[in-house]
Amino acid sequence: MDKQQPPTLYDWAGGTEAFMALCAAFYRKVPHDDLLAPVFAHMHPRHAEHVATWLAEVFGGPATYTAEHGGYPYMLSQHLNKGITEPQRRRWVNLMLDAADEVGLPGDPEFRAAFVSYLEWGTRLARDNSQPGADPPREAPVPRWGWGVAPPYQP
Ligand code: HEM
Repeated sequence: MDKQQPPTLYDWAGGTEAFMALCAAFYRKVPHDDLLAPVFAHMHPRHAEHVATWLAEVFGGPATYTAEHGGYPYMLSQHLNKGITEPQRRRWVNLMLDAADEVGLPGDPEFRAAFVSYLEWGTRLARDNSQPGADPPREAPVPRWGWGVAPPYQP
């Protein structure tokens, strides 16, 4: 491992394939979930793939969501006025973590800390932006998440 440059979270996780597996597992659970099933009842047939593409970009992979799926403005538009509740947000995080375990995303403390911090940040924004009357910025870059304060330890 390059001492100056730890791998991206995307590479550490296993690349696009890993995020596709994660989202496939998550959206397999959704129809059986009392709080989330109604929220996603009319989702786009390729929604899981699109969210995987978003996550791959956030965690340091190719900027494919920006290039091919409308980037931040489209993601934001999909949450506006959805009225996501705190219990729904929390369930979303719980299911994503269950899915991460199920598909074998890395379980080391550093990766999971960074992963969870993005999920907490992103879901709280999604919840807030989804409230009626919310007026978030319509244009912003897709965030690029890193290891934060605890990158992989390199003696
Ligand atoms: C880190 C948190 C989140 C991320 C990264 C995320 C990501 C995305 C993306 C990228 C889209 C657009 C998909 C597309 O291009 O087709 C989307 C749509 C959507 N999201 Fe989220 N989301 C998050 C949190 C949530 C939460 C907490 C909820 C509700 C509990 C939610 C509900 C939805 C719904 C209902 C749609 C529209 C689905 C459709 O009609 O196709 N999201 N999300």
